[in-house]
Amino acid sequence: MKQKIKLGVLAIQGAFKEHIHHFEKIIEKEQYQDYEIEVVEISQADQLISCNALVIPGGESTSISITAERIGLLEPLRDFIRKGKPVWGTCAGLILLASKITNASAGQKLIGGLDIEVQRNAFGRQLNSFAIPKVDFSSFIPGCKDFQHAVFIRAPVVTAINIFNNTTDSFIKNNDNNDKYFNNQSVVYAPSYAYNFEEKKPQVEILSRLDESHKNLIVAVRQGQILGTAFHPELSKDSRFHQWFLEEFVLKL
Ligand SMILES: NC(=O)CC[C@H](N)C(=O)O
Repeated sequence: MKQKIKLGVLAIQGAFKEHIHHFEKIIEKEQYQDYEIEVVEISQADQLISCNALVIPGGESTSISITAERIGLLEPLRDFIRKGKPVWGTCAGLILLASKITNASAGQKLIGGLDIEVQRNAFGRQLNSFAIPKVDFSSFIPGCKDFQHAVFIRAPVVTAINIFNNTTDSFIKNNDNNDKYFNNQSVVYAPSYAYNFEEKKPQVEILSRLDESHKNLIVAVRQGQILGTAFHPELSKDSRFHQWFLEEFVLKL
């Protein structure tokens, strides 16, 4: 009997089709023939309950959260996190998974789950979007030395990690106060039950930073079953990030 896996992609707004496209390509591979993997769009709470894992795409975190709340999906998303199921957020998805954000919009809500602080739109406006042609992710994705491309569109960055670990408030040292990256202080928090539910919660691991010309800013983190990337692997042709998420998070259940 094949093992059934249902992988949901939150389909309220943003680049959900692009994520689905990557996963659909990957699951055709010979090596996954022992599994019956279904990739599904999630836009209602009842569709989420049966999922084994979830991806939250890039897009607009304010619209996604306001719509999710209006259609009764925000609490089910928090429940999904509480159950410890694998979740990956890209760009807007990373913002939604943060415990605290700065440069927030009015009415914006968070799902929470990652004990991190995130600065929205950390590089400025749409015009300041950029792509890095080859990125070395081989420290966590075996053999992936030349991921093409890492796309940053009005991207966030991670400005602090393990922020709710009450003993060490371990801020990452990358901000002098006049810095253009860190100037707007409108702050939103995820509700506390999103991160207090489990005593032995793993620490946040930093997976990837930008180079010195971008102040070594943190752009990928993992905390147990939750993965967050400030860039959009869904907008690149390279499927290795998706394949890694599938293998390392979803199929290891
Ligand atoms: N490309 C993106 O996902 C951008 C995220 C966007 N700046 C937000 O706050 O939601």
